Amino acid sequence: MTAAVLRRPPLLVRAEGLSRAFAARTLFRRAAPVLAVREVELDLLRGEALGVVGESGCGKSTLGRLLLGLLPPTAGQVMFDGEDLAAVPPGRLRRLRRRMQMVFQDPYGSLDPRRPVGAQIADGMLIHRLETPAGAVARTAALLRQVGLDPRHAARLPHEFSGGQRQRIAIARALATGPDFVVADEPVSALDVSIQAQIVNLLADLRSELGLALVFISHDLHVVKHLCDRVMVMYLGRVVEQGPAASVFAAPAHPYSQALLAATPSMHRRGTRPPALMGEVPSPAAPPSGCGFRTRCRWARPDCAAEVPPLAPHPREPGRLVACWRAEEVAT
Ligand SMILES: Nc1ncnc2c1ncn2[C@@H]1O[C@H](COP(=O)(O)OP(=O)(O)OP(=O)(O)O)[C@@H](O)[C@H]1O
Repeated sequence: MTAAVLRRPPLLVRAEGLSRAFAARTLFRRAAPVLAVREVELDLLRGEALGVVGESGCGKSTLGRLLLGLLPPTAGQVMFDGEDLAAVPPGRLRRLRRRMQMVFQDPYGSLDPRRPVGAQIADGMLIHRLETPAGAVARTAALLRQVGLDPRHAARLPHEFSGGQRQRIAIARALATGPDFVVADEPVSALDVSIQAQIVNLLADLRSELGLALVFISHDLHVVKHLCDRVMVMYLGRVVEQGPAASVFAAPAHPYSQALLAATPSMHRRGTRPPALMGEVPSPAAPPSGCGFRTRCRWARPDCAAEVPPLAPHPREPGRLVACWRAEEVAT
């Protein structure tokens, strides 16, 4: 093997101690803030696909928006290609924004219903002065082709397309500025099951063709396993497990990851099914002390309430991280 093959791709996105709280209010008084994302550390390499999984409300979307600089953190920072998103001057931030894009769950909601789709795809190229108007028309046609649509339909309005076609348009729009980092937030969960695989395959193809770094937020563990190199499991705003997707899904180490997999019947090996999740997720405004998962964990002991377990190396597999005081026993 040559040295070039062995070289690790460079780092593109780094999050350090990334946290975000939201002020919460009841009708008449302030309530405790919602701790949506807590002390997340993350490295994303160029061209790498990272899946972010966890139950609804665990902070996946907030993390995605923080990574793109669409939401300011309450603590910690995001470095994009070596630059702190919170510290760069506005002009520089605009230029960096061109390289980071988001694909949302609901393509209909994210497209303007009254404007031709071609014009919406071309917007980013024109705003960032990447193309002349004539160049933008040609590049829009090329992008439509690249996402599997007929470029002659550029003048149509969003409602003239199916849900899957609209998500292809949203992807073309995200690619229009030539990004190297894309956050896809549940991009297939609003689509018919029969269409989902087509969109996932399109994202996989585009990712390898264009060398995109991808953060793929999803409830669907199958899709993450198929598409992502690495997976990060979140619970109540914290990362509880992280590692190569193949090994995490083959043998999840955190009791929460094990329970998530157990809730996806076709993803655990026969005879190895651990019990599914017990009870409700606690409120992110009043998370349990110590390990956030302890109130639902069959391995929990009284001392799990004392301190938050650090995200530490897996007892046996280097390259994997798990945040559990009893990781040694759970992993056996
Ligand atoms: N703008 C906001 N104001 C107040 N609370 C918010 C805001 N955005 C998110 N939250 C809260 O932060 C927590 C994390 O929400 P987030 O949407 O990031 O989770 P999620 O894992 O993406 O959930 P889902 O899968 O349902 O989209 C939730 O408790 C949510 O109610």
